[in-house]
Order: sequence, then C-alpha cells, then structure tokens
Amino acid sequence: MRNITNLIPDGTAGLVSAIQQQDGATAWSKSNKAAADFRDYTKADEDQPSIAEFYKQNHIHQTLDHVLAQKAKYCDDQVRKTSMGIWQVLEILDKFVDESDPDTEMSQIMHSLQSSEAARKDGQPRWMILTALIHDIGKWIAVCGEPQWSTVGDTFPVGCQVSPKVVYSEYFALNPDTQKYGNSKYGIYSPHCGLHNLHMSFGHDEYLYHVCKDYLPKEALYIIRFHSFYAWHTSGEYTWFMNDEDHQMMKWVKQFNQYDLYSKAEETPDVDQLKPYYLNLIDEFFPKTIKW
Ligand SMILES: O[C@H]1[C@H](O)[C@@H](O)[C@H](O)[C@@H](O)[C@H]1O
Ligand SMILES: [Fe+2]
Ligand SMILES: [Fe+2]
Repeated sequence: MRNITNLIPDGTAGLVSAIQQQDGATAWSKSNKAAADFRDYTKADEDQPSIAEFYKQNHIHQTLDHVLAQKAKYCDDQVRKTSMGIWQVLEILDKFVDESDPDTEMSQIMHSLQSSEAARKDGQPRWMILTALIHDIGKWIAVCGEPQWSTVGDTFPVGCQVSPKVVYSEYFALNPDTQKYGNSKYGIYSPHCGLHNLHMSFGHDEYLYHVCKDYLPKEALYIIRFHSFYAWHTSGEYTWFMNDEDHQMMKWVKQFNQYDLYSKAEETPDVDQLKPYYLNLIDEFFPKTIKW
C-alpha cells in the first residue's frame, strides 16, 4: 500500500492526469500544481472575486439561530421524507458546481470520483473509498433551494468567538452574533466538550452526517461531519474544544483531506466505466434507498 504522503512529495500535489489501469482503478500522474497552490484565496481574489462574495454572504448569515433552524429543517429523522439511492444523488449533482471552491470548476460527480479513485489507488479500506465518493453529496440541499452560502464552503463553530484563521474572517464583523459571542473563546460551550457538541455553521457536512448516521462506521461519519472544518484540521485552531475521541479521529480527517483536496485534477473520470465498481461498494453499506 502506498503511503498517502507519497501523494504530495516535496510539496507537489501531483494528481492531475488520470491514467486508466487494467484493474479499473485510476492511476494519477503528477502535475506541476504544488500543494501550496491549492486553496490560494489571495490568488482567487484576483481571478475569482465571486469567492470572496460567497464567503461574505456565508459569514454574515451563519448565526446560531440560522444553524438551529436549518438543523430542525433538515437533520431530524422525521423531516427527511424523500427516498433516493446514493448513486441517484450523485447523478443529480452532476449539474452542481460549488461556488466556494477555488480549485475546481467541475461538477460534483467528477470531484466525488476523483477523490474516491485517489483513495482507492492508495489502497485505502473500502469504507474510506466510499467516504471519499459520497462526502460532498449533502450538497443536494442546494438542489432543493438552499443558497450556496448555507450549503458549501469551510465550516466553523457558531455561538463562540471565531478564529482569525477561518478563511475571509474579516467578514465576521458583519455577523450579528459577533456582538454576542465575539469576545468569548468558549461562548455557549465548555472547554473540551467535544466537537460533536458544537453547532457548526450549516452546510453539506452536517446534513449528510445525519442522512448517513445509521449506515457507516464512526470514522466515516466523523470525516463527513468535519471535513470542511479547515481552521481545525489544517490550521490547528479550536483544539480547546477537542475531547479524547476527537484526538483519535483527527488522523482520519487529515488522511481523507489529501484525497479530497489534491485530487481536484483536470482529467475527467470515466463515469460509465467506474459505475459498476461503485454501485457494488455502495450496496455493501447502504440499502437501495435512504431518506433525504
Ligand atoms: O470550497 C470547498 C467546498 O465547498 C468543499 O466541499 C468543502 O468541504 C470545503 O471545505 C470548501 O472549502
Ligand atoms: Fe465538502
Ligand atoms: Fe470535497
């Protein structure tokens, strides 16, 4: 098994061209895109000004009240009534492009398959390959009419002070909660209460966690729930809320992040060719349909 650090030797992310192998997996050849060139929001400010505008809306509107209302609307088992299979949702998301992402303009099915193929190529266990495939399909709420600011982008806890390491943190000055919690490190929480006790800004992560919680191992659910919490898993903030379980789980989130971020390659995976393998993998964990 290849170690995941091989994916980013000497700062080169290197996953840009996909090469089909005989066993059906996809091998990746290196590109010139260095790891440091991913998530370059300074560059995005010049080339993609809509990303700053996206985060402005996100940071203004993601309040504790918003999060509680969205959880009541989407996360309760009783409120989710639409039955769909995992692959069906992936196909619906074929039309969806995430406005917050500076690294890919591809549709979500392409990003899903790029991530899962990177994990598969790396010899990861089947649950991790599946997690990589589905981690973003909570973006289905955008298809239901949720604005992008309430669906995508990095997440952060609400109801407490926000770390300056959250991307575009300057826009939090415009958030009404800043008056209430802006000076309180712990806000409504207590030290080391565990990340599962935080109300995270609402989006595809929290929603999909609830959709999947009866079907996947706890590591997979943890990755799904916190994969967009970059200020924590990549910038080392919010450690004051972590409990023992979070310390154990963080390594999985970090491993997963390599496949999520650096697989944003330009070559498009062959959906029809990969479909049988993934239908089989989905069947191993999920019933034919689940509630959305
Ligand atoms: O722009 C991206 C995208 O929305 C991802 O799905 C999310 O997980 C990331 O955290 C975010 O930076
Ligand atoms: Fe995501
Ligand atoms: Fe992703």
